[in-house]
Amino acid sequence: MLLITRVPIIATQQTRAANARRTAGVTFAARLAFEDVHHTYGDLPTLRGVTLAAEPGEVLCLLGPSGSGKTTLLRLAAGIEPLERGRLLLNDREIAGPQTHLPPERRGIGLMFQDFALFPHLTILDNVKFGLTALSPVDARREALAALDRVGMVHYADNYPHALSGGEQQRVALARALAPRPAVLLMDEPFSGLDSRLKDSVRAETLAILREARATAIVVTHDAEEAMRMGDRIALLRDGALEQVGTAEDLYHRPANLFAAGFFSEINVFESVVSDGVAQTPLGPVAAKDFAHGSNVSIAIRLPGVEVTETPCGVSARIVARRFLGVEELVTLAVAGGDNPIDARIRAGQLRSGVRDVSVTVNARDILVFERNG
Ligand SMILES: Nc1ncnc2c1ncn2[C@@H]1O[C@H](COP(=O)(O)OP(=O)(O)OP(=O)(O)O)[C@@H](O)[C@H]1O
Repeated sequence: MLLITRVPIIATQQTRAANARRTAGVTFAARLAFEDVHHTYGDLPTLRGVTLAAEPGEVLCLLGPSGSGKTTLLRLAAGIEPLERGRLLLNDREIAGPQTHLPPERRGIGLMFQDFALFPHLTILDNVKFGLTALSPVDARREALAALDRVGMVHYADNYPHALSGGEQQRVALARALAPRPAVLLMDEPFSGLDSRLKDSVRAETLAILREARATAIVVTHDAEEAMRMGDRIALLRDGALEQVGTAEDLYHRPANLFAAGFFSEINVFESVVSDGVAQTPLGPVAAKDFAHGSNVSIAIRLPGVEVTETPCGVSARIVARRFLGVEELVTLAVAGGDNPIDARIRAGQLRSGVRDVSVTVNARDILVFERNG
C-alpha cells in the first residue's frame, strides 16, 4: 500500500507502535440518515425531500452537477446550516429535526473542505491538534502524531502548510479530520484542488486510510469516475432531489433515466416512438419490448458501443471529424436519416487515415431505452 511505503525510515519505534495501533479502526463508525430533508435559500428550493443513509463504515459518494445540493446536504449534516424540514439521525439519535438542533461540536461529525483549510500560521502538528481541545495537551499531542503517522506525514509535524505540496496538505487535512475520531466524516470535493496525476494516488491513499480507520464517510464529487472509484454506493442528485442510489454497477448498467445514463457514460441520444416493440433510430431498429405501442422513448447509445468498420455491414456513414486521443480515437459520423452527427470511440489506428465512407453497427449491451416525458 502506498501509504506504508511513504512512512520514512527515521520514524522507527514510534511508527512501529503506531502501526500496531493502526490495526484497530480509529472511529466508531455510525449510520447517518437524512429523512425527507428539504431546504431553501431564500425562495430557492435547494433540497426537495432527500431520504438517504450512509451505513456504518461505508463510503457514500454524493454525485451531481453543480448546484444540485450536495454541499448543502453536508452543511446540514455538520450542523453549520439549520435544518428547515425533515430529520437527521446519527444511529438512532436525532441530531436535527423539528425540535432538535445539536450544535456542530456535539455531533461527532467531521468536515473536510475542498481547499483543506489549514491554518497557515500553525505548524502541521498544531493544525492537527486544533480539534482535540477536549484532551489534555499530552494526549492531544499523542493523538495528533498518531493521526499524522496514519497518513504518512509525521515527519512534517514541525513544518508549516506553505512548505507542503497540495497532496501533502490534503493528507494533513485528512489527519486533522480523523484525529478526533468522528463517527462520520464528511468530505466536500476533497481532491478538486489537486492536479489530475496527483489526484489518482491521493484518492487511492485516502480510500485506504478511510478503510483502515473504518470510518463512515460521505464524499461529495461532481465526477462520476471519481464516485465509481471511491464509493461503496453512489447517490446521484439533480436539482435537490435524489435521482438514483446504488453501486457503481447499478448506476452504470441500470441507470434509472436518461440523466443518470448521461452522467455515467458518453452517449448519443435519439428520440423515437415504439411500434410493436421496436423503436427506429438512424443506426437501425432497437428492441423496446417493455414499452407500449405508441410510447415516446429516448434511446441512449454509449459511444464505445458504436462499432465503425471499413467493411460494408450495418448502416452506411460518412466520417465528418476524427480526433486522436492516444489509446482511442473520437470519430464523428453523419448517417442517413440522422438530424445530428453521432459520435463513436474506437481503438486508435483501427481506421486508415483519410478513409471517409464506413459502416456502423451497435452493440446491444450499449443501448438503453427510457420513457420520454415532457
Ligand atoms: N449561502 C447560500 N445562499 C444562497 N444560495 C445558496 C447558498 N449556498 C448555495 N446556494 C444555492 O443552492 C444551490 C445548491 O448549492 P450547493 O452548493 O449545495 O450545490 P452543489 O451541488 O454542492 O454545487 P457545487 O458542485 O457547484 O459545489 C445552488 O443553486 C446554490 O447557488
